[in-house]
Order: sequence, then C-alpha cells, then structure tokens
Amino acid sequence: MRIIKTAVKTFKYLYGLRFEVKGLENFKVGSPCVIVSNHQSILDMMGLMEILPDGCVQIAKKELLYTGSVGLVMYLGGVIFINRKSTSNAKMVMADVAKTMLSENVMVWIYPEGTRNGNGDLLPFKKGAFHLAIQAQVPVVPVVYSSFSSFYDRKKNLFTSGKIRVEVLEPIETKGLTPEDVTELTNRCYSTMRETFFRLSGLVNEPNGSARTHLQ
Ligand SMILES: CCCCCCCCCCCCCC(=O)SCCNC(=O)CCNC(=O)[C@H](O)C(C)(C)COP(=O)(O)OP(=O)(O)OC[C@H]1O[C@@H](n2cnc3c(N)ncnc32)[C@H](O)[C@@H]1OP(=O)(O)O
Ligand SMILES: CCCCCCCC/C=C\CCCCCCCC(=O)OC[C@@H](O)COP(=O)(O)O
Repeated sequence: MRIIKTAVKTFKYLYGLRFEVKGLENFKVGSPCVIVSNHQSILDMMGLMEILPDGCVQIAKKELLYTGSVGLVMYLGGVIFINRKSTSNAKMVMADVAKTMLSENVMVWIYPEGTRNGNGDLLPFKKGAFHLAIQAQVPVVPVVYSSFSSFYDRKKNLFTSGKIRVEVLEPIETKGLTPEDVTELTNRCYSTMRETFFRLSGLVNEPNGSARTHLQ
C-alpha cells in the first residue's frame, strides 16, 4: 500500500490539487479503529492516499476486484471486498474483519455512504461500519473531505480552485456499546460529518440565516 500511496499521491499534481489537512493527530488512537469518510468520486483515491495511516485497509465493492490490474493491485494492497448486494454475505465478511482488526492490529477505512455521491450533500449512512466498530469495540474516526462540486468542473475534468479541505475529527468511542446502539452511533456520526462537510465546503448558515462563503 505504501507503493500505491506514493504512486496515487502524484495524481494531485496532474489535477493541480492541494490538500489542506487538519486533525491528523486524531488517527493516533493507539489501537485499531474504523475510519469513515464521505465519498464523492474516484478522485477520492487521491484524498485517501494523502492521509492514509500505515496499517489501514479499505473496504471496497466486490466488483472492483474484477477490474483487471487495478483490481489485482487493490487485492495486493490488502483491500477487503464485500458484496453490497448481499447483506448477509457482507455481514459475514465484516464480522471476520472485526476479528482480524484486533488480531492484526489494523485500521479499516469504510465509505458509509456505500457509493460515490457528488450531489453536494451526504447520502444517508449504511450501518456496516458502525456494527463493525461496535463488534470490535474500537473507536470510529470520522474524516470529511470538502465538496468537489464547488470547484471541480466535471465536464472539463478540471479542478478550478484546486484546494480540498480535509478534516480528521475526534474519535468516537464504542467501548460498552452494543448492536442496539448502532443507529444512534450512525446518526451521531452522520450529523457531525455533514456539519463539517458544509463548513469545509464553504457555505455556513449565519445566525441571521444568510449564508456566506469563506473559501477566500
Ligand atoms: C492503482 C491502484 C489504486 C488502488 C487504490 C487502493 C485503495 C482502494 C480503495 C477503494 C475504495 C472503494 C470504495 C467502495 O467501493 S464504496 C462501496 C462499498 N462499500 C460499502 O458499501 C460500505 C458501506 N456499506 C455498508 O457498510 C453496509 O452496511 C453493508 C454493505 C455492510 C450492508 O449493506 P445494506 O445495504 O444492507 O445496508 P444497511 O447498512 O442498511 O444494513 C441493512 C440492515 O443490516 C444491518 N447490518 C448491516 N451491517 C451489519 C453487520 N455488520 N452486522 C449486523 N447487522 C448489520 C443494519 O443494521 C440494517 O438493519 P436495521 O438496523 O435497518 O434493522
Ligand atoms: C484513473 C485516473 C483518474 C483518477 C485519478 C485519481 C487517482 C486514482 C488512482 C487510482 C485509480 C484506481 C482506483 C480504483 C478504486 C476506485 C474507487 C472508486 O471510486 O470505486 C467506486 C466505488 O467506490 C463505489 O462505486 P459506485 O459509486 O457505487 O459505482
């Protein structure tokens, strides 16, 4: 994964991109953890590699395994593949991941929206990441990337302003939580990340209701 990281990180120069990162110290939870982040496009791979901690594997849709050499590289990079279309199968894989996290002391990076989403907001979160964290009794570390939609021209495949803000938020403890707490944990994470997403993306609602941008 270190090799992949170096290779993929060079893409940002191709795209004229700069990452403004805050909160990296929040990865230092001293134990395995489940990292959850918003997912806008394949370009998230650059954002992922920009801050990916050592000893962290990603959860990906099974289809990606069959994408030729990229699939092979992902497999070799330790990516874990799940079948999104079969909850029972995905649950089994994730239950194994909970055990492996603890025995191999690895972090797991999951995109709880479960799909790419460039609509300038967050999709409702799937619960697998939060079941995993509670099963393994490890913290959830939310990571938020600012919206591409405000400065990425899909048609020209170009970033206009070229800056992506990334924030690693405070870890959310799951010790003592049970599967009954999954919905509350999911919602708590969702609202914190959504609020951060809007703040980083440059639109905050002033108390008097007007919105201002602070990208300048
Ligand atoms: C050049 C080479 C470059 C290489 C790059 C390298 C990096 C590559 C990186 C690649 C990045 C690629 C990135 C990508 O590919 S992103 C796409 C793939 N990733 C995901 O889909 C992850 C997010 N999805 C989930 O976590 C889903 O929850 C799963 C898939 C697990 C189930 O999906 P489903 O649609 O079913 O969702 P649901 O959450 O509504 O669950 C339904 C019900 O099941 C319950 N439930 C759920 N889970 C568990 C559980 N574990 N134990 C017990 N129960 C569980 C849950 O409580 C709910 O019940 P209720 O509470 O409503 O009653
Ligand atoms: C290929 C060059 C153009 C992009 C340059 C950015 C850096 C890309 C680096 C390596 C490219 C290969 C990475 C393969 C992983 C693809 C991750 C991804 O975004 O898959 C989609 C998946 O999450 C959700 O699928 P859907 O949104 O449900 O369907």
